[in-house]
Amino acid sequence: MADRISVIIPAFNEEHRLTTTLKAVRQLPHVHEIVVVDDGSKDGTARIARKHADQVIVLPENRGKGEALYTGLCRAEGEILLFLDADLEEHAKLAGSLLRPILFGDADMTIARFPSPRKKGGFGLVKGLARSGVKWLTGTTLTAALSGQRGIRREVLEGMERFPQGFGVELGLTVHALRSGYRVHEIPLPMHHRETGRNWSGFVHRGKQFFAVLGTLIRLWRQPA
Ligand SMILES: O=c1ccn([C@@H]2O[C@H](COP(=O)(O)OP(=O)(O)O)[C@@H](O)[C@H]2O)c(=O)[nH]1
Ligand SMILES: O=C(O)[C@@H](COP(=O)(O)O)O[C@H]1O[C@H](CO)[C@@H](O)[C@H](O)[C@H]1O
Repeated sequence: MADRISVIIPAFNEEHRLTTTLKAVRQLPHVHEIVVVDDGSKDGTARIARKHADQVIVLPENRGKGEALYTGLCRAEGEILLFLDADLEEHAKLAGSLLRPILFGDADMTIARFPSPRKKGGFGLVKGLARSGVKWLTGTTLTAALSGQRGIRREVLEGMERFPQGFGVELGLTVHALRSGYRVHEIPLPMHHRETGRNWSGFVHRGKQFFAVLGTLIRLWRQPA
């Protein structure tokens, strides 16, 4: 039997973008199911997800991206997982390129590398920290160490002692996969997502990411492979 593909989308207050994202995901070939995890949203995210997804899990409160993905992973049936953010809108239809290397047996984890952001955001601190962390912990150079758009063979995640939390999730998954000897490929894709600007909410968002990434790095450093 061919491997089944489960798309898992964590969503926190995403009512404005989720419909377009889910319609684009529906256009991907060979998808077995679309699983949306509503991470304690206060808006109409769950209602929209129920209209367009195959499984919708609603968390009673906001638990962070890592926990949302882990919840989806526990409920998804597929042997191949496609993690996508809810804010990709029509760009989600490009995600088939993340699946092909896995389906053809060339990679165990694929990571989408986006082009440069369209507007000025942060100063590259969070991305830089994640990249240096991956290099330091695994010796591998990656550009898009934080990107949330990933194809993953389920077996890669099965040996994890603890699923990484919050916005440290991508870093944790990447380091685990590389330390375990899995093949991780970056795929350049002309995708864009909602970009945070050089304003207060943008700095708060990136500040949260910075501390999540730093916390994950410290935990991974203390817990060598
Ligand atoms: O507490 C949270 C924060 C974010 N997200 C989801 O995680 C993805 C990435 O979050 P966001 O777009 O805010 O991060 P960015 O990509 O801008 O760094 C999106 O689908 C969010 O809805 C989530 O499920 N729980
Ligand atoms: O792609 C990235 O490196 C960062 C920041 O992207 P932008 O500077 O906002 O385009 O965004 C991600 O980081 C999060 C983790 O901190 C992930 O959860 C998101 O999926 C991802 O888009």
